[in-house]
Amino acid sequence: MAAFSLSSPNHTGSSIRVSSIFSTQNTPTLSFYSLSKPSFLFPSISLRPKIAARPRYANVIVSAVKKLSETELVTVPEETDLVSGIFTSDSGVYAVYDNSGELQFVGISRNVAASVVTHKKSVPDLCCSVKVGVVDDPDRTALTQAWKSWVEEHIAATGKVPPGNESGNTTWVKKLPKKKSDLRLTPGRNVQLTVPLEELVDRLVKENKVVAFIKGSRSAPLCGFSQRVVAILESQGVDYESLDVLDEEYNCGLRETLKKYSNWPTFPQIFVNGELIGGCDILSSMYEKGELSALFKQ
Ligand SMILES: N[C@@H](CCC(=O)N[C@@H](CS)C(=O)NCC(=O)O)C(=O)O
Ligand code: FES
Repeated sequence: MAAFSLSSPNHTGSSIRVSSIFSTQNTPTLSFYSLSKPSFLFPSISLRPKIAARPRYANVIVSAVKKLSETELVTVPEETDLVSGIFTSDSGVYAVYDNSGELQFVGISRNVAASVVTHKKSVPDLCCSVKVGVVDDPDRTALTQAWKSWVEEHIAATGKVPPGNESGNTTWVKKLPKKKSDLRLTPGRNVQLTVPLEELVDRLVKENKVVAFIKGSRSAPLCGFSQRVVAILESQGVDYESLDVLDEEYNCGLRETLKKYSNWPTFPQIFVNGELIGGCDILSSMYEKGELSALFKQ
């Protein structure tokens, strides 16, 4: 009897722990697993917009969760800006192969393309090609099942756990850095301001490279459009400031002031170098075309 211990957290911090795999006759099966710390790129499924403002699939990957061995292996481009045009930004299971075709890691993600970008940046030589299984109705159980079936299939075929899924391996799964706090425009609604709110907004967007005005906080956006924008900014690893336009205590009046300041009627609003770039649709489109890293380098 062989015994393995492995874990499969995805890079965003959600973690599936498989405490033991027991095998009789070299065919290990997962005997126990549990989910811990469910922190996906999209923090809550229910908050996603009902009508997605992005294509369901990018160019190449359109697969249900087939067997790992039957899933197409797709090369990861060296230029990470191109990844979002090749891999889906939907939820699913993915398997990462190194440059000699060895399976290194099986993960799950709420945004497969963003996870592939993260891996390509952190371990470029180990992340050369990827198989993706899109999970429809991706609740945690469905994602876990998909992950488990791929890991089990690999273990059954090779007798080995993918190295990145071995317990204690930290190559593939980084602990999420603590999220920055949102900024507040004022010290509180009862404090008399000495400068007009519009001037505070002007200073804020000019003194900070990237500013996102959103509904809700960056750790818990209260609207699908804001949630999408936060997810995109996080996936780019860009340092940005965020303000909650619904916070009537510390950002009282911001919602209406900003509409006039930017001449833009909706939220989210993203400013780069003091200029309004646009809202969710524009940022999503730039993300899908791979235009964001150039924008943030300016
Ligand atoms: N197409 C817009 C979608 C954003 C949107 O429609 N926002 C609405 C609902 S959250 C909004 O901010 N309405 C004005 C308001 O709530 O003050 C975009 O690309 O950002
Ligand atoms: S769509 Fe309702 S708050 Fe954004």
